[in-house]
Amino acid sequence: MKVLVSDNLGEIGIQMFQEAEGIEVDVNTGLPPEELKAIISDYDALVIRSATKVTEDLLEAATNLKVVGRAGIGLDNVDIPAATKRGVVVMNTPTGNVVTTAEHAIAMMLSLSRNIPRGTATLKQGKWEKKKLQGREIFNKTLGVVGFGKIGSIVADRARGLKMRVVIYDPFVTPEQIEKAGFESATLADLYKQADYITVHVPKLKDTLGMINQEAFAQMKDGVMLINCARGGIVNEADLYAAMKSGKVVGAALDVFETEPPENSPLFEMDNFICTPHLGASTKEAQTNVAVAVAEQIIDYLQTGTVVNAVNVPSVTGDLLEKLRPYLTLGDRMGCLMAQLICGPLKEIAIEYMGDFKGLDLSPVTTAVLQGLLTPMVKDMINSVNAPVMAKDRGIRVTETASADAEDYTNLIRVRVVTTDMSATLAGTVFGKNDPRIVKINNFRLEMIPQGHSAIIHNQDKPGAIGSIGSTLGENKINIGRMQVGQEDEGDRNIIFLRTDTPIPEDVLEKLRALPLINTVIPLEL
Ligand SMILES: NC(=O)c1ccc[n+]([C@@H]2O[C@H](COP(=O)([O-])OP(=O)(O)OC[C@H]3O[C@@H](n4cnc5c(N)ncnc54)[C@H](O)[C@@H]3O)[C@@H](O)[C@H]2O)c1
Ligand SMILES: O=C(O)[C@H](O)COP(=O)(O)O
Repeated sequence: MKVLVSDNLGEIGIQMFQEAEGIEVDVNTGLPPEELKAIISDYDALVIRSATKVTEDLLEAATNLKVVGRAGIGLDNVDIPAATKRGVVVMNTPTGNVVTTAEHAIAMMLSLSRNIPRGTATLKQGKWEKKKLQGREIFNKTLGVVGFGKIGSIVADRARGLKMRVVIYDPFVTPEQIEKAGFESATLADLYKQADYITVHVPKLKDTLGMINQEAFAQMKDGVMLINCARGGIVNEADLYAAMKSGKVVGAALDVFETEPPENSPLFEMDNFICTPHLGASTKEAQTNVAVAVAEQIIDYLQTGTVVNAVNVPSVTGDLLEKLRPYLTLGDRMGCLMAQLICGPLKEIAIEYMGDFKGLDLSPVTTAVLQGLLTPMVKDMINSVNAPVMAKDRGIRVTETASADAEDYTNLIRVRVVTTDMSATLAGTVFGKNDPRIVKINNFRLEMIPQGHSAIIHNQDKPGAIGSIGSTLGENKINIGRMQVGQEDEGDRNIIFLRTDTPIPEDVLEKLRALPLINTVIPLEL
């Protein structure tokens, strides 16, 4: 497996890749997009920070890519839908740099309040601007925190330690949660009205892009100071410039910009504007944390399939994977068997989890069923990441339900598929700890190990039918490992399940189909 590190990564992460069994790592940072595109097909994994742009165009060329690992949080430089479509797992390291970034926001607030950057610059120019650079205390001032996630909540906590009053706006966190954490919850309008300092800690989304704009500034207190250590574009830079010019905003600190690096920003002319070149996460500690985390996650994924912190597929940690593995195998085999039993374009797939699954998150099992079912249609284009998207793209309705009753079993997975021509149902369970079994095909009860060569035969329930099958296979040196016979609910038809030691060749299948009492023969390979 080959890993490409295309942005600066803490040395420890590179060492971890070098020491990992079966993994080779190349470090090639700062490549122009065309050069990256030319080499990307050699790699199974790509490690990035915020500089590399993982576009649809790059992903198209990345024919072997299995995983993109972001050493950090923000993924706005990755086209996640395009990665999902191509079956590429996208992971980030959501916690490694949150303290560092929160500290940067606090540092910005104090630097703004006490004119530290300007004091440094003017003193170095030989000026002693003591009077001009009088600052203000943050003690007893109100800090408005927009976004009460991982970073916003740490900023709020640190500000509390600095004896500030903290008001929070986050439409996705209940006022009760905010109050339980010891802060005041506010509407955005109230936060704007009350805050002496405003700091934003929201992701860059459709709703947050440009949210701090002319209209927002108009609602703010005169003399407010603004900090953005989240993402460029959340603050409209032209509107900020105007608000600073008018005196509404008396200080602003940006770590992130609409375009990075920013070119000839008018904000640079303002004495009360301070900035850093996207340094929020740049401490030794944070870079060690995210490098270790991304290396661990990618190595684990490439070596064992364990998925942690992926944004486009459910996390399946090693522990959970162990518990889920027999169900994942069963789901995949049920999908694969179903694909061989049906005909006509798929319309609906209903998966029912019946009985006790000990609280396991079964969504990866649903994905495994889809993967098994769709593989014959799309071959190796499909994997556990893009299977749900592929089903959706094909207009297939997928439903998942749970019920308490598992008939005679502890638990049972039932898959019902409707095509334009027919419908079929399978049920499966896990015997003991690790033995997947198909226990029902439509109404036919059986006990089938979903592996190897087998066949389903429909025949007329008359003497001689079973004997004729046995002798035809025997004459052609095909050994029957297991045979189960059942009666269909209606009519005089039998259904026979056969397991054979070797595949049944096409000419023998034809001989079986030609037998007088045989209706259909469906060979199955699992
Ligand atoms: N400057 C840096 O170097 C740096 C470093 C790390 C993270 N970041 C950025 O910081 C931001 C926050 O990161 P995090 O880890 O705390 O994210 P998070 O997902 O833990 O928290 C984001 C919070 O924003 C809230 N939110 C979403 N839409 C909102 C809206 N319209 N108004 C108010 N709140 C809203 C969410 O409910 C959530 O609680 C992200 O943009 C991330 O990319 C920047
Ligand atoms: O989202 C993040 O983690 C930060 O913006 C850090 O970005 P960086 O890794 O490019 O410093």
